[in-house]
Amino acid sequence: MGLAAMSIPGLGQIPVQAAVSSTRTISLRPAWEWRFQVPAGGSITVKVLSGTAEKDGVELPLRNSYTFSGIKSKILTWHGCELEVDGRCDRDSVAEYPNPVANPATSHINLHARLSDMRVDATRQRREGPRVLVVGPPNSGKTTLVKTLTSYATRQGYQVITVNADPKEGMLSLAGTLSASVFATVMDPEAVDGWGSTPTSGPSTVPVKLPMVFHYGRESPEEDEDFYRELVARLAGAVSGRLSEDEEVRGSGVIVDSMGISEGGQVGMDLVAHIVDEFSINIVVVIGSPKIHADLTTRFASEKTSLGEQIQVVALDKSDGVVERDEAFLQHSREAVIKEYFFGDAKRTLSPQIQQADFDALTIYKLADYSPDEKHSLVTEEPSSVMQHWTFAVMNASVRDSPDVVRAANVMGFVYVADVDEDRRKMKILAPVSGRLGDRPLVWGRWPEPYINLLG
Ligand SMILES: Nc1ncnc2c1ncn2[C@@H]1O[C@H](COP(=O)(O)OP(=O)(O)OP(=O)(O)O)[C@@H](O)[C@H]1O
Repeated sequence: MGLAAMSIPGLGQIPVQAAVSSTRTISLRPAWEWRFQVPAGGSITVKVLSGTAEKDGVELPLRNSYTFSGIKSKILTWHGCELEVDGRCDRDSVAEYPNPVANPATSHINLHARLSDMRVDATRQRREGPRVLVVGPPNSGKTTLVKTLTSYATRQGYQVITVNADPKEGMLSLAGTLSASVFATVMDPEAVDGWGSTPTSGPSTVPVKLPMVFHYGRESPEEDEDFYRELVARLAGAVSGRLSEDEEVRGSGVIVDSMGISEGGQVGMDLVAHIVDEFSINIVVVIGSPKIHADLTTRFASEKTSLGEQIQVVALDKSDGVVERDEAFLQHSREAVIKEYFFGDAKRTLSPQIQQADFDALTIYKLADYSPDEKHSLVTEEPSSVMQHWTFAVMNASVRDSPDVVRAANVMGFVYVADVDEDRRKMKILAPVSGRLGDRPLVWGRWPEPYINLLG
């Protein structure tokens, strides 16, 4: 229900909350979707009354109540359904299609079916299942497709490794990182990042996925191409180790989400080629760009993966449901992920620890300024009040390791700088668990800048 407008002489239009209940029922025919946007401050609850429904591939069982906040998304049905929605959306609409094929989501199902066949063969022959990379321009629905394919695989009992190679948005981790995780159980449709809880500690209703995380500390891969390439290689190494040690994972394969690239952009294309190379990608899915599809088809025509397979380049249409998310919205989403990391959510409350640390007890590095001509890595940083409200990565390295080793190490977790007292040379630091902060090097990234006081 929207806001009703009431006119009072002399006072102009005054919005009043509609007095009637805001609960409503939405009926969807097969392959229709309900598209909705809920602002960061608001929330809605959704229940499936009958039929089947899914959110980014995750099935929503009948009569379960799901709460969504700060979200732009859709609920899709393959067999038709009735939804009960309670609460106010910024915007919502039903996308009707004359037949299922008219919805681009049908091509997601078809792609999944192909991947499934490949997994069956691979599992039988104990080889690697498909390694899929999803690329396309910004805002084309890449992450949505990766979530959907991951979820469909999980629903069939496969254990795929899903990789996020787009630092702009975290997967089971904070923004500015690259990560990979085996998805063996259902994803949490209510999770603030749409994947699941960012693992810290504590009990959880949906099993927590334990990702392998690397800290890039910038928004775009192009800002420090060499470092990005290095981390992609490290991530690929970790993934390949997992594939070789676990037969089920090996047969299920890998799905990689990537950053938005522009048509004709050389650096973006080269970075895509690097990801293809490192992860031995044999299926590149291009959403919403015939030009990128044509360019990549040419580029990979004569190349083979490290396993000697051809690299197939597949084109998919972009759904007209994909929406832009402005900077304020994305900021809110990042903030929600950081909050959830330290404090948990409605289903699982966490108790982070505040610790006082002496400046001298901490080893803090900052990502050096990027310069293409110089060797650049980490520089030691003396604690100062400029660090207030930043989140630092706690590296799985020793304080005696060289800066090059530290910055390419995987991330153990994150801490938050609550307060800096320069006079007393002390820092108040929020950590998800207790433990000595001085034992590990901390890395201060360049992005995302802090804009909230977590304890305020
Ligand atoms: N069919 C749809 N109906 C409504 N919303 C959708 C639909 N498909 C995707 N969205 C929403 O559109 C937004 C952008 O989609 P998505 O994140 O998948 O794009 P992307 O290409 O990965 O973006 P980026 O380039 O920023 O990484 C998300 O909020 C997503 O939930």
